[in-house]
Amino acid sequence: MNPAKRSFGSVLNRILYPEGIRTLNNEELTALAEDLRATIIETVSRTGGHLASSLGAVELTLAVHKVFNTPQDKIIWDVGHQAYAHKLITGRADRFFTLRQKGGISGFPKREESPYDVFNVGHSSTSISAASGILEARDLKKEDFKVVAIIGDGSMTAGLSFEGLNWSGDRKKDLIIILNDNEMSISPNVGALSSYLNSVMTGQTVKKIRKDIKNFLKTIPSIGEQVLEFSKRAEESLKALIVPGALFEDLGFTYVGPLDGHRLDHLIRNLENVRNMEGPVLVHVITRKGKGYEFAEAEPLRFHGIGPFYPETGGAKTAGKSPAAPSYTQVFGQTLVQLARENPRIVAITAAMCEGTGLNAFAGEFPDRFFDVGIAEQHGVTFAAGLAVEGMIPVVAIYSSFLQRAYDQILHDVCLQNLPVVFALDRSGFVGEDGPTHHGLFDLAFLRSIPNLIVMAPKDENELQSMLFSAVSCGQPVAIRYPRGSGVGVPPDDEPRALEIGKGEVLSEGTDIAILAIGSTVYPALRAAERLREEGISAAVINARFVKPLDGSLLCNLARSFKNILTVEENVLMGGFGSAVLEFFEENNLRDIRVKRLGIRDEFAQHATQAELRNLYGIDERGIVSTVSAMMARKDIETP
Ligand SMILES: Cc1ncc(C[n+]2csc(CCOP(=O)(O)OP(=O)(O)O)c2C)c(N)n1
Ligand SMILES: CC(=O)[C@@H](O)[C@H](O)COP(=O)(O)O
Ligand SMILES: [Mg+2]
Repeated sequence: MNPAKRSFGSVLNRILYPEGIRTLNNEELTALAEDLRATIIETVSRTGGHLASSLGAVELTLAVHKVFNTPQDKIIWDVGHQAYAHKLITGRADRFFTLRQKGGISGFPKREESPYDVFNVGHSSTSISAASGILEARDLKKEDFKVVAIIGDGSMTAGLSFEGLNWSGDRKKDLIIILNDNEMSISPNVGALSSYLNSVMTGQTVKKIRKDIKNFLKTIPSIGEQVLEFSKRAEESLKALIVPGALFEDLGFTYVGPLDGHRLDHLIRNLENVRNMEGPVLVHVITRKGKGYEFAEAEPLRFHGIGPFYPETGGAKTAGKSPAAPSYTQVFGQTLVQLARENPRIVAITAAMCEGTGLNAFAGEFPDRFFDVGIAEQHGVTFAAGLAVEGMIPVVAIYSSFLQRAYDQILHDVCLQNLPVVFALDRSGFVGEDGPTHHGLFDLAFLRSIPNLIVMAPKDENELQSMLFSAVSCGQPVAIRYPRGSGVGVPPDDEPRALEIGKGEVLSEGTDIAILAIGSTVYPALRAAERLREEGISAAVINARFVKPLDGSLLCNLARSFKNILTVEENVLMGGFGSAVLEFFEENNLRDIRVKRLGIRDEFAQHATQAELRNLYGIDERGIVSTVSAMMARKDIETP
């Protein structure tokens, strides 16, 4: 990190906290918005991060902090990927250059960081429920402050948001929801709510209702003059009654909008009115994703979450440099297309992460067999169960941490019925800079206890291909977990090869210790074994491949041949792969063995690069070497 003093532009330089904003006039606020955009673009071009959403929310952020008395009034961001301007004006400008880096500030609102961050976020659609709880607590404590939830149109489509609307519309308390509508999720937003919002924005709702009334009147056969006259008048008065946002009005909210989310004066005036309203209010604000940076406006999807780039051109800093190997995501996407060409029963499901999960090629080639359900992981899984009941083979591609949302659906709707649904868990293990909200460190633990479910993790790209091939043909639920980023450089075979379910492989022989690795830890274990050999320690390396079912005969052989066994996984230790091995030994009375487990101890891992985190938790080559060395020296072993 470079701690050099930074200059932010003339207005941002003197505005450290929202109190300062409350003294600014419209012209100064506009200048501040420019300073904020420049700082956000410059910083994210170096650190990477969520650019387009943050640029789109600059004026909204300023307006909210100007009108509401933060931090006494509570602002609750949804997802939090749009909150960079909020961070910059709430005392963190001097640390903003550390965004998403080890020891630096988080990419999402975080209570540990600032009293202005009211609720920790990263996953979508929590804001309305969290705000509702805060409101109830306020009233129980007889305190007096305003509560504002700011949620995007994509996040509004999730079931959790509707649960929050259902609750708060009925409670009739003065919750303010600001719907930041840019017609985009990461990709263009999907679903009926999205169409509805679009029709509100363009005034189509009113036009449609008028057309429906006219069509209805035409269906009445002999309409007398009087009735016609009456109905004309009825239509006029109905027109007056029809407000945009009637859906929200019907749910108990006062609807305000649609407002231009980039006109500061307009936003501020309206929010000042809203501040004094009673009961639940929904303020519909229209913004543009990427606003103010031409490249992000033109390509909001690429600039949603982006790595370092050249600010002058928008080009990625990695452009032209060939990546070490294709990503697991790409291999998954290509393999699925290949398999789907052969098998028309294969269908693919994403929950608003088409590009992120590598399903774009599938969507292009098989549009009828591709389903983007929006940010609706629970619906996506039960929807897959429905498809499977009718003979389809659904492949549900969801990031590991987002699948946590759909636990009951996996268990109750898929596995209890033993349906052949394949879960492709991208971003398992450490994801890096997104941090604790996004690491996929729990899946082995939360999946392995579910009956009927096969759980596997490939050591490389070729094994991912084989696993996917085996999964779509095995006729029962399967979860395959694989990491974010490039593979190790083992290209998939031309023809996929099936794996025997529940069979691991011995990759290198040894006599002193057996290292049992799974998924991303297999190659580090192999490299560690080479280094250990130089130290005179002979370590066997086993690729377990399956966390469930475990390879029982392999484990029995190992227990007979080795006194020392080390398990390594990029997952929490509690209930994970190593736990499964220990349970197996205990159940089979294989007790005369010393087993150590490497993995993530009982804490939330923070944000840093994947390499830094693997090093920190000792699951890389270095950590394995030092743990094995300590075991062989019979020292008390501390995980690095
Ligand atoms: C439960 C969950 N699923 C998926 C995501 C990934 N995700 C992050 S932002 C986003 C799009 C959100 O759209 P919207 O709320 O409209 O915000 P915008 O990006 O348009 O500013 C998605 C799908 C997530 N964070 N949480
Ligand atoms: C905010 C959010 O949840 C997503 O944008 C997420 O950060 C995407 O992660 P990847 O960059 O790994 O696709
Ligand atoms: Mg949006």
